[in-house]
Amino acid sequence: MPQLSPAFADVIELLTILPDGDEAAVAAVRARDAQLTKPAGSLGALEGLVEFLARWQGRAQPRLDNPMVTIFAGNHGVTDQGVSAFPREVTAQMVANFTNGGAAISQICALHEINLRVFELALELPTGDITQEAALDDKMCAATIAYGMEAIAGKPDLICIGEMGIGNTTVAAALYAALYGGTGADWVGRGTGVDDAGLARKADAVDRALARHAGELGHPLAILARLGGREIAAMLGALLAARHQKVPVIVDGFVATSAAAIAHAVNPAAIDHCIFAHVSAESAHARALQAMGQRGLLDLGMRLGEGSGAALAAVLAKTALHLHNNMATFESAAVSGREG
Ligand SMILES: O=C(O)c1ccc[n+]([C@@H]2O[C@H](COP(=O)([O-])O)[C@@H](O)[C@H]2O)c1
Ligand SMILES: Cc1cc2nc[nH]c2cc1C
Repeated sequence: MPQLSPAFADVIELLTILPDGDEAAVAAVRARDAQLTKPAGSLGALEGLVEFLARWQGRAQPRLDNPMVTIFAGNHGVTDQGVSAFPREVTAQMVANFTNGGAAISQICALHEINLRVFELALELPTGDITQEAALDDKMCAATIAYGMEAIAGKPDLICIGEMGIGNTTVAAALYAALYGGTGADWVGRGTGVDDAGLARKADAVDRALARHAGELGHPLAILARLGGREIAAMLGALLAARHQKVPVIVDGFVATSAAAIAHAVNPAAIDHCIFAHVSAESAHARALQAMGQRGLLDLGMRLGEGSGAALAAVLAKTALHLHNNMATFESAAVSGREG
């Protein structure tokens, strides 16, 4: 196995020496939950969401005063291979749409009072075409991971990790194939809506990228640099910074999950503070989640990206916390408890 570049030493440390969740905070949440006017367990996954917030915020009374969606945007040289239904310039155009309020994510966030921050990553400088060369050199990859850590500035109490980048479902497919095995055809899907010929070009591009970089894919971070993208590296940084600053994470769809997959491949415990918002309609997403022993919270047939699935999961988390904080107890409402 080739040696991992020393450029990644700090990232490896952040992936390895990890704070644990706060089990006393979880116990406090469970004790209150047991008193609320409902049969135990009847709010299902909503109860788990409140425990998740408590565990990773380290608070017996978790808060969602400042939830945040972050969108990392990057461009990809592999679009030269005809792998997307849309042209590369759409990435920058959609970034403008996010800030101008016209995108789906803008409206989800506006409706539900969730902050939205967009991180534009050198859109005029697409990464290398992975069928021909490395996406990023190791130092640039490490620097982009570090930049992604900016996401937790402003102290969000929950961060949703999303992305925008024409061509990035091909890049994510290449990452999964390198991490978990299989061929391009096993991991590609229709992304923004490619036809059958486009789907075949995607599978072929992944296979050629794997062959081009064979022998240099011995470490998950080397895989990220060779086959990844700026937004995926930055999402990894955001995810890591969140863990170290007690910010729970909701990961969006097929592409955002690939950043978590890199972390998980280095150290499975590094994603313990993450939940996966949904199962994307991108066909291999379910398989990628399964490879990490994870499940998506929702299954809405969505395949938009831009943090949209994660934002909807955050809406559920807000609802779950509101119930936890505001429902009556059996005692306060004079409701009789369970028999026996
Ligand atoms: O994350 C997902 O589940 C997902 C599934 C399909 C498409 N996307 C979005 O679509 C873009 C990539 O699609 P493509 O076809 O250009 O590779 C990118 O901006 C992603 O946010 C995202
Ligand atoms: C219009 C459009 C919006 C998107 N949002 C995330 N990825 C996208 C891709 C396209 C093409």
